[in-house]
Amino acid sequence: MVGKVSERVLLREGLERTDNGMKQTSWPDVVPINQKNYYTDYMKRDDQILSLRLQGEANRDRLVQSAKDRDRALNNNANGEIPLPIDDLQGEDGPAPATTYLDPSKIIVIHPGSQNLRIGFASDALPKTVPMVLATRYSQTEAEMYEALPRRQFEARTADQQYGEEWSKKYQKMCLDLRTDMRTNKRKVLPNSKDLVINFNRRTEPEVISQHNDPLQVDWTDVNALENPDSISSVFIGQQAQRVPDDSDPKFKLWWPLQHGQFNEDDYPAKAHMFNDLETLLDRAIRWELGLKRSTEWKQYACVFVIPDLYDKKYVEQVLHQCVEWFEFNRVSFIQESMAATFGAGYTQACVVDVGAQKTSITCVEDGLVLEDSRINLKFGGYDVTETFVKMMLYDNFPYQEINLRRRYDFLLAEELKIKYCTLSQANISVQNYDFHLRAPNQPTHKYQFKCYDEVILAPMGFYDPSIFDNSTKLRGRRKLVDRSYNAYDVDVPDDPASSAQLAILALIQPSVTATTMSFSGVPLDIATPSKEKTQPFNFLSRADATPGTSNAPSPAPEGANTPVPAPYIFGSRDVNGGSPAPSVRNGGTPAPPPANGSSSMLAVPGTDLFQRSPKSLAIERDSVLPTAPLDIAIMTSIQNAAKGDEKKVRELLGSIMVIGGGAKIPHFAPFLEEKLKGRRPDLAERILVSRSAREMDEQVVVWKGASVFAKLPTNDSWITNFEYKMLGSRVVYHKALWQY
Ligand SMILES: Nc1ncnc2c1ncn2[C@@H]1O[C@H](COP(=O)(O)OP(=O)(O)OP(=O)(O)O)[C@@H](O)[C@H]1O
Repeated sequence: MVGKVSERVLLREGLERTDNGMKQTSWPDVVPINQKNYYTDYMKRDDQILSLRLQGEANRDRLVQSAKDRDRALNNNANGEIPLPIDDLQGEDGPAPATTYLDPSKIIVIHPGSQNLRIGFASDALPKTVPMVLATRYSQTEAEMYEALPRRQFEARTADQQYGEEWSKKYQKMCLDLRTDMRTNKRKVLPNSKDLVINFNRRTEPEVISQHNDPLQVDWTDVNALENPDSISSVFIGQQAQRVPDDSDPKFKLWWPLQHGQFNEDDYPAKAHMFNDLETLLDRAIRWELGLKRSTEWKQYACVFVIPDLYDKKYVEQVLHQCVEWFEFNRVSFIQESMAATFGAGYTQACVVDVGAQKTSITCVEDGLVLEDSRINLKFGGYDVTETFVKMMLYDNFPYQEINLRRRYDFLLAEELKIKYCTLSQANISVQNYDFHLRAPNQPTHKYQFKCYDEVILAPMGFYDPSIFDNSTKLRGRRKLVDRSYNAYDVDVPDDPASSAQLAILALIQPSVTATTMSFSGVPLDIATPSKEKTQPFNFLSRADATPGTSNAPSPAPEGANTPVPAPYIFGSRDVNGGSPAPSVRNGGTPAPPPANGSSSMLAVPGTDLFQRSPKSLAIERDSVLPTAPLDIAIMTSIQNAAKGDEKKVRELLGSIMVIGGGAKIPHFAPFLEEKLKGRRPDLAERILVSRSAREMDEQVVVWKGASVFAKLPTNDSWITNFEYKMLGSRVVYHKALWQY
């Protein structure tokens, strides 16, 4: 008898049986292995993983060594000699330290940002802050190469035409809304305040102050002080770079290797150039700021590198490569920003809101671990406030109409004005008369007077209405030089980290994105309900057959409908885009729940084109959406996704919101945010608490401080050694990172 299996084999191979029932071949049938029963422990045991094996061996060696030391000490003592000092002399069953003690003064902690680099030794109380920019010799300056900022039509006759009808309407609406709000809050509002400002500014002429009468002259960088100013390898970094005169001879151009919290692919013509600049910047910072002039010494140092919560894997790999191969640090460890922030502030649980220069990240952290599905990365920050403040002032006839943030001295001036005058306190809004000094290289100082009114509050209020910011070029050049990371085993599946909170934000802007949510591996994952009970694991095919109402999972779209499933845990409504309201958990809508296993889920609606699309095209779609949303909605979304329907956790997280980052240094930032959140959840108003980090600590360095605490932890076993990197390459991060890599 020919078995069923061999019958199938015959049929598959197109072989037919002969009349007498005999096979046409005498080769024995190979019965396939029963997939259910075979077992392998390949790559499942610790001793098969190099980094874990090395760690185990190191621990064993140390135990042996400490036992030897103890014996020696006891022997010596028996002979009446003074015992050797042994730090970790412990009881028989006392835990052995997991790693060797590292001298904090031999650990360099690096936290790069879009605008500032913070760098220092783990033993330092505070880091050195260096603007994250370098100036190199170039044929044109950045002001000559790119259009002026804020973007405007210089030749247009009216202000509305100059700044665009849409933006102008939006700005005027914001002015009216603020006025109404201030009246509601019983604040004095004069009807002609704006006219006062506009008329005064129109008439103002600058006063010229000759150089010898200006005691606060800027110390411009002397490019000829370089050994060889004509060499293209001549470089300035940080403040020195920002103070290279725009009209220097030879000309220099400023380069910012990171923008919006990721590689600045837009400005660079080539990948190698960008990587080189990042390396040069860090190299010079280590030499000049930390005083480690000779690179041969660097081998004795370890490095803790701070990365974003929603990092690009390619970025992490590149940084690791630079640290090991170029700087030759003896070991490297990574920490995510929000985790470092909680270490720095000494919190065990917090919703960390980090408002930087060009990105704002929101992440909930619990017991020192990042809740992955709560991570949100929005592409706006303090820089947008600066630019919008200048734009609003220009609209209101700011007397220095030529201001262009591409020019170095103008950028520094705009930052100064924003830091001095912007506020989020309505109590301080009235017509004010201020002045400023314009100091440009090789020109006399100009003293301007100007009046301002609501611009000082409306610009930072853009955090709650980001469409007022200029978002037009923020995605430009993305993935131009560095492709997304792909799964090592399935080269078509992108595997950069995602989070359901971030996807919810993207879905607010482009609803079809919800349907494109993928897991890291690209495998469809199951979907949990907002409550703790789990539903049936999600399955592509059974999904269409699911009987509506049998689970809390969202019901599938009707056959052929092109309507995507609502995003998981989107807080608030579509009012962000003026569209129809999205379901709100609070309003009792039926939100599509987040995934159960801490990773992102996949929702695809059979019958739609998304059902057939590849993970790659879905990732491309996600990359094409700029993540921006009102800050309060984003925080609520992050917390909802962290809590996964657990109201107790929502309450806890709402009571421990911590704002950090330079962008949050605007006066009254935290109370304003608290009010906004209370408006979103009036039922929990008395539980909501927004705090800054420790009272004495600068919000801009909390993350660095936390990373330096992490560097000193004796139990930190996430160090990647030079040897491991050489053996395993970037795969080693997978075993050494304290988060899902
Ligand atoms: N006192 C202040 N008031 C208002 N804004 C401030 C103040 N000090 C700094 N800033 C703003 O903070 C921003 C820089 O913040 P920070 O150093 O945290 O950014 P970053 O880490 O470089 O950027 P990112 O997080 O976007 O990568 C700038 O926009 C700066 O104008």
